[in-house]
Amino acid sequence: MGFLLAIEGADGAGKATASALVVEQLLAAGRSACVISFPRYTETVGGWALGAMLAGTLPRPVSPKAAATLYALDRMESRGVLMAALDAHEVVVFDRYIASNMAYQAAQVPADEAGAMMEWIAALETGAFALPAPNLSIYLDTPADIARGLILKKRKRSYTDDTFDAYEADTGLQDRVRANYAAMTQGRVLGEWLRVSTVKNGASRPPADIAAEIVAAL
Ligand SMILES: Nc1ncnc2c1ncn2[C@@H]1O[C@H](COP(=O)(O)OP(=O)(O)OP(=O)(O)O)[C@@H](O)[C@H]1O
Ligand SMILES: Cc1cn([C@H]2C[C@H](O)[C@@H](COP(=O)(O)O)O2)c(=O)[nH]c1=O
Repeated sequence: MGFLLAIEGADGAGKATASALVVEQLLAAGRSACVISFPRYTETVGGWALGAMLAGTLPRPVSPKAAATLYALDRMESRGVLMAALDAHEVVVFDRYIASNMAYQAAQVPADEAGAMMEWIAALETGAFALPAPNLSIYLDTPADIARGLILKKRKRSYTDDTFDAYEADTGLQDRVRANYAAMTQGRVLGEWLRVSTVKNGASRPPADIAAEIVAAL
């Protein structure tokens, strides 16, 4: 079974870019690796519903638990693809995984309910849906102003033409998500974590340097 590496962080942190470069550097070193990105907007029923929710063409689910269930459904529908990738490769890089659900949905309940929300999601995904826990999670720590600039650079998405989707537009949510990731990293939630800062002297680090730091940690 391959090594499950989850790349996590707030919107615009640089996860897709880092994930692709980690795989590129592993392949160049003769190791087998691939990326799976969640949500899988065009591959699963859950992913399609989430794209519509983030684009604002479906109402936001009535509760964070309902949203969490859709994100978990997307991964449960993808379980076969995910397990086949782990069987076929030495390293499988997940561009977002279970911790995204915990960070974002716990950011949408009162602070004293956040811990219980995280535990509920972890039990749903790793328990009821039998999804494997990551071997290592990376928290890409990108300051809010820089991440916002990077979101503006993103290519057109499959699910929306808007510059910011519903979660990206909510700056308070993004701040609470960052705080949740910092706490999960500190508390080793779902296993081991490494915090990787994506900025140096106030500017974005070169993407290849960020990826090299992650590869060195494997
Ligand atoms: N270190 C970096 N330096 C400069 N540009 C970057 C860096 N990392 C990412 N970018 C650019 O920023 C944009 C957003 O990056 P990316 O798609 O990797 O973010 P993301 O965290 O996956 O976003 P989201 O989760 O919101 O979809 C892209 O245009 C990418 O090329
Ligand atoms: C996988 C996953 C994602 N989210 C949130 C995080 C983002 O704001 C959106 C979409 O992700 P993308 O990387 O911008 O495509 O959904 C979440 O709340 N729970 C999850 O499991």
